[in-house]
Amino acid sequence: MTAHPVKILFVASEVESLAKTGGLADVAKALPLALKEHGQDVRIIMPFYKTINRHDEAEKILDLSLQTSHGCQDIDYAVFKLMLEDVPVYLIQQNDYFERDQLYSEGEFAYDDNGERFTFFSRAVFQVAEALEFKPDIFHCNDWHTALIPYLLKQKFAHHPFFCNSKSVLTIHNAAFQGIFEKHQFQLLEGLADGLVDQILDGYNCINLLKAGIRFADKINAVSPNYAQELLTRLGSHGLCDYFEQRRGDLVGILNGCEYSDWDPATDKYIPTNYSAADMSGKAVCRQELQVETDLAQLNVPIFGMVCRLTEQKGFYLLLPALQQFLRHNVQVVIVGTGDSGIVAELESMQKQWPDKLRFIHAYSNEMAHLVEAGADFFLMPSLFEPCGLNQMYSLAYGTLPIVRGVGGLRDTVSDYDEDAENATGHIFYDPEPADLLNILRRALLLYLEHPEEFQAMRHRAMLSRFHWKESVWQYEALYNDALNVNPVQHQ
Ligand SMILES: Nc1ncnc2c1ncn2[C@@H]1O[C@H](COP(=O)(O)OP(=O)(O)O[C@H]2O[C@H](CO)[C@@H](O)[C@H](O)[C@H]2O)[C@@H](O)[C@H]1O
Repeated sequence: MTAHPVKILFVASEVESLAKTGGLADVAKALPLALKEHGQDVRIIMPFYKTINRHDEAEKILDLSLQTSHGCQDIDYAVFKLMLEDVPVYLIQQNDYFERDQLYSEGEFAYDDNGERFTFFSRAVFQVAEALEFKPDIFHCNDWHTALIPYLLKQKFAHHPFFCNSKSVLTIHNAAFQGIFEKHQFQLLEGLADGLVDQILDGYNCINLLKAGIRFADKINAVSPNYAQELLTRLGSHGLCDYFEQRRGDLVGILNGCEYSDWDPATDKYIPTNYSAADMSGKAVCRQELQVETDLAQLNVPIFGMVCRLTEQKGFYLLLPALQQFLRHNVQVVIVGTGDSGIVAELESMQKQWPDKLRFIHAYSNEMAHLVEAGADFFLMPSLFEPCGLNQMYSLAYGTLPIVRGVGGLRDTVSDYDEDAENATGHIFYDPEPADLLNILRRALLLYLEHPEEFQAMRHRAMLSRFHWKESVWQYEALYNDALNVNPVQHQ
């Protein structure tokens, strides 16, 4: 730990146990808690969505108004506070922007003012910090929703007495989502967009928020070392490699941790029976329960599970054709997810074709996510890209061997059977081709059927692998220190 606690304002658009659509939320809870446990003065700030859990526990602490010029009306809002264990969470309540049924989109349609909503949020973050007299050493921003903050810090607050010593870190959880919006959504930037528009413009008349963050953050990190490398390549950077290349010296990869207080089969409260590497008997009960819950026959065949957002990123265009072949084998497959309606339709139709073998649970269900991790034998993550991935870490802990594509953080966390059988914890394929995925699925099946002892040894090894947040915390602390030592005239 550093001599004095670092004051960190952790800015995120979603936080697990309050509002969640994906892995960003898991990290936005676990990392601040781990930093706090390590002695840092960390506070979280996020929007107060209508759907937020623990709504009634939030206590109102401030009424504020964001002064605007350029013909916009001032925007009144309130700040609420609740505690996430011993980390304060500030919630920004502004009904026009956040009193909606979802966080970012309804069905497949993103809210058409998302640029304005998160510009308001980003500006309010500064006002709230000052009103609370919390002078952050570090604004820790996450993904495009909060990527304007490094820009505002450099352009609007560089000489502000309260913020002139603050620095920013931008964590990239998924650079495929960049927050690209037409310029008219940025009136709340009060002309600040105009001066620097070429640096963050994206095509005609649009601003790319993630580019703003990459350009202006003092330090940047991707959520795994391998993804940080991929962001420097044309193939893996989602079109941003020139921007990342310019910041190469300030870009690092820090692997996410796994929150074992939520994801440990020995203590998991969502599963019917707990189990551990030392006593695996409960896994069979979980398996049975998964079959009951999904109405699959109680057969002694391997179960392949998958839980994710239904998006192209997760490799469905490799998986769907591969499954058409793979389901001819004696296996059961359970897929839980919500998202793209095309993928939903294909999964539903495939389920009709394979009613005894495939179950598609079209739901967002934490309970089911835990049951699949505990009840399945293998876990599927054939992602096209995967900045870190959390489910493969959960799967390892539950002895549910991950079958992954060797990209991003999947490559950093899973050891492949064919590369090194003695240290293997799962199966990796590389080429983004259905045939390659089918091949690895069959190899995994073969191992399960013909080498049960080796399968059990691998399962045991997987369960003992650990990705503790405290290791990531040390690296984040080093990154904060580096950011605090950045010369103030750099990157202006
Ligand atoms: N239908 C459903 N029901 C229940 N739970 C569901 C669910 N669909 C998804 N989840 C949960 O959401 C989380 C998904 O996390 P991931 O890291 O795998 O992916 P995501 O792409 O959202 O995150 C992005 O950010 C994270 C965090 O940095 C990176 O690890 C990742 O690579 C990057 O794409 C897991 O906790 C999972 O269980």
